[in-house]
Amino acid sequence: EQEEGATIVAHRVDDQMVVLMDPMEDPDDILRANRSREKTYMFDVAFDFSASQEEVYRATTKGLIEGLISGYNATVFAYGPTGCGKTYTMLGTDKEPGIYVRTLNDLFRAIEETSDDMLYSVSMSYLEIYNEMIRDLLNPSSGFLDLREDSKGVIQVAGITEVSTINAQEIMELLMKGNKQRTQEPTAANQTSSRSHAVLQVAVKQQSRCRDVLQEVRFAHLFMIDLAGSERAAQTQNRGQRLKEGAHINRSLLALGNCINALSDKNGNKYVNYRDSKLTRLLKDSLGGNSRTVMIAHISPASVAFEESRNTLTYADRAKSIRTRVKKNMINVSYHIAQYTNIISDLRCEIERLKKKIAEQASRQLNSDRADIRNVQGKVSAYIIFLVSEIQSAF
Ligand SMILES: Nc1ncnc2c1ncn2[C@@H]1O[C@H](COP(=O)(O)OP(=O)(O)OP(=O)(O)O)[C@@H](O)[C@H]1O
Repeated sequence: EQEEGATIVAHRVDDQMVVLMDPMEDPDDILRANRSREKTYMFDVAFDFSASQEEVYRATTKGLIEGLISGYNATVFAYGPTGCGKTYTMLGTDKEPGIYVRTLNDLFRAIEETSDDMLYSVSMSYLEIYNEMIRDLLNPSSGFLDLREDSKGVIQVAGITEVSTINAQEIMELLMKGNKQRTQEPTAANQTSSRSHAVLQVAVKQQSRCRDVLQEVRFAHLFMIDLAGSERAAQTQNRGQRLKEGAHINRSLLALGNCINALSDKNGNKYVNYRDSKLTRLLKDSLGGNSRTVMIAHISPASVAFEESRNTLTYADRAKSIRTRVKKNMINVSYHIAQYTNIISDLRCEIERLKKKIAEQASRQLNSDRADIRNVQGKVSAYIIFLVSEIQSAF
């Protein structure tokens, strides 16, 4: 978290810039005379149009990398209406790369710096959620994928391509290739509008190079998400397919908004329905669980975007109060040994129980066989007596 607070003021005046970075900025502006609709928001940090990609990356994401290689999950997601710069912030351009590239470069640099002592494995997957269906952007021909929950309640994407590499260049090529597969169409508000939510997941496993049986294995994942535009269909003059998409995109974003509302409820009484959409199921841990999470809200300062900007700022304001509980994800080998020792001891007990059961059954069978023999013996004796008496009566 930034120590310094940043303030954003949104007020409505037709065809003007209606967002100010600081309430003290331009206090004598007569256009601000009517302040009835003015609202002030406070965030950890705020950027105006002059901010560089590096500045945004440093203030939002760079600080998560150290935690990531020590076993702490992290999430960064870009939220806001169409055309406000989400893809620019996350992916960027060749000349001005965004958070994806900068994070991966710094992650691999951090790995290289500690690789004499530590052994790492890094894997990456890249997917999109489009119309509530999941597509593997690294292997689009694999069709739609399902979400599954493992025995520990962790959500997995069944059959997703996971690429293992610590070569930043290789990952970037994959990312660019994957991005070309992303569902993108022009809307009235953005010529190259991303119509899907794109999720880049990087999983990092770290362990010491020394072969100590008590060594720890740390693992963590980083989600970097470029959401589809949170705009209302009417505002972008969407029709037909775009309108249908809007409903699906908004289903995920509505569910995200509902989760943010429930998680930020001061009394903590609201039920958090993660199951309402693919996006919220996937982001369950990032929103209310074990993750350090950064939300980057994007807004337009133009008066025409007043409502959307205000909605975005309201969500960001609520999201700010959500508290997650981060814990280091680690296991050590002695823990595994203890687990297997317990399993072996349970199996030994089971073998003893079965042996006893077999012995009991054998003894029961023996007694029943003896009774049968006695029974047959009785019948044979009775028959002999009968025969003897028959023979005697014949003579
Ligand atoms: N800070 C910036 N500096 C320069 N250009 C920018 C900046 N932010 C956005 N742009 C440009 O504005 C246009 C729209 O931005 P972008 O595609 O990132 O919006 P978006 O929020 O991802 O929209 P959508 O939800 O429709 O995908 C792009 O051409 C992008 O390059």
